[in-house]
Amino acid sequence: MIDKENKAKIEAAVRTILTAVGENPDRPGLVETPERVARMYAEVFATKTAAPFDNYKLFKVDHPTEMVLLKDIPFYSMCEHHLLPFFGTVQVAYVPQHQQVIGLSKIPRLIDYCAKQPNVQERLTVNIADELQRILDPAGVAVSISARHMCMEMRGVSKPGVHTESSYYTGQFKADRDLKQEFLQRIAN
Ligand SMILES: Nc1nc2c(ncn2[C@@H]2O[C@H](COP(=O)(O)OP(=O)(O)OP(=O)(O)O)[C@@H](O)[C@H]2O)c(=O)[nH]1
Ligand SMILES: [Zn+2]
Repeated sequence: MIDKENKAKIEAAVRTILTAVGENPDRPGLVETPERVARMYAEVFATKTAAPFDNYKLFKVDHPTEMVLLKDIPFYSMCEHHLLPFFGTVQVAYVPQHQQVIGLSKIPRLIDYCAKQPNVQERLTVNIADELQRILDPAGVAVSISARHMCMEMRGVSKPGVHTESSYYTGQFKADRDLKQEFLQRIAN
């Protein structure tokens, strides 16, 4: 939650930007914009002011499977260099140990938690893996992200449609080439 005082600061900053780019912040179409942008930032940067998300349901299972894989989880984040969106999909796999698995919905929740702050894609990739490793202590985690960066598409180098791919592996995924290969094969299909 961004408190009232900080919302007012965002509103004042947005008014300043609008004026600086030659707009009239008091014209009807813009008069509510600073307040809207403050609410929008409170949403997309929620993690910076929220308590750490820790409602991760862990379950004991008698015979855990090998790899658990969640494919094509959508995410949206903001690049920390331009404050423009980058977005795409995340592939997350882990190999259970201690006969322990995590509530499935908690993985997209964990991704959202990691995404809702100014980011670079590589750090987001590592953060998701490290958080899952910390919470669940699995035998290994694999995270792969494919994303489009608006700062490369709508401005600057102006290259629409480029997909940036990043990945990070821990534990068995790092040590066992066959396991990593299986992950790569399964996310390719
Ligand atoms: N590695 C990485 N770079 C990113 C990410 N998001 C944006 N960038 C890059 O951050 C760099 C910032 O470069 P600067 O030269 O400081 O900024 P700039 O003048 O706006 O650069 P251009 O985008 O090339 O116009 C650019 O190359 C962006 O493409 C990301 O998630 N990961
Ligand atoms: Zn950027």
